[in-house]
Amino acid sequence: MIRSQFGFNERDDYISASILNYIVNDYNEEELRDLIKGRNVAIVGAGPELIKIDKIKEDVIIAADGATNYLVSIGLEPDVIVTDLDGIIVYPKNSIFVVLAHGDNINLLPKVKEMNKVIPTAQVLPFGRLKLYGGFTDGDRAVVLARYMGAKSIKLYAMDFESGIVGKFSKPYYNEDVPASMIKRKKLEIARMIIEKVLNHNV
Ligand SMILES: Nc1ncnc2c1ncn2[C@@H]1O[C@H](COP(=O)(O)OP(=O)(O)OP(=O)(O)O)[C@@H](O)[C@H]1O
Ligand SMILES: Nc1nc2c(c(=O)[nH]1)N=C(CO)CN2
Ligand SMILES: [Mg+2]
Repeated sequence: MIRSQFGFNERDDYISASILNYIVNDYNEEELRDLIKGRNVAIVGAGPELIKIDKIKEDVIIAADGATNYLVSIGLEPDVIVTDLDGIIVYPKNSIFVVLAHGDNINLLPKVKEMNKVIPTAQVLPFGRLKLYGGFTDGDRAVVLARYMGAKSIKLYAMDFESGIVGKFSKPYYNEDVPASMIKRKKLEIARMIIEKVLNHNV
């Protein structure tokens, strides 16, 4: 349903998934679970408030894609990075990357070669090494993941579903915050609904 709403091509999602499955090295998902289970988790999005963050007190930091670039620039290395590869331009050595292959990021898949620890995910029925935890955008997939892996608490940073403004760290080619396009607004609305369900309804 989400796929047809946005006109994403299922065949391309499969092609992307197959390539990612083929190019990643093995990484044990249990290490990710050990990191998150029973811990207080911060999830950092790419909203305009991102640049106000100077410290994070939770035990574990999960960054959504482009938010990573800012966090690393102030010396906060995310423990986990959830990405569809269009935001990140830095690849911290110790971070666990939860990478989504989809039909519109096939050209970006070689970025995984820069990453040490990769958990490959897809938005088709998983096969091979691929996982599917649920969710849609990088930010809400991070929330779903944290819940699935048994986080004790989840605190959101720089997640802004009201202003219609996308933070400048969302994409490497932005120099400033930008108004959300129609598509981005739709994506953020879906993200908001998923996060609300996970956090408020205990799913
Ligand atoms: N105001 C906001 N602007 C940008 N991202 C936000 C905002 N509020 C929350 N987020 C979360 O931060 C995440 C990281 O941003 P990023 O722009 O890299 O997203 P994305 O999911 O890859 O979307 P896109 O399809 O635009 O690339 C988003 O997935 C979203 O869930
Ligand atoms: N094919 C395709 N799939 C996606 C896309 C996208 O732009 N194209 N964006 C997503 C979340 O931002 C999630 N899935
Ligand atoms: Mg992204």
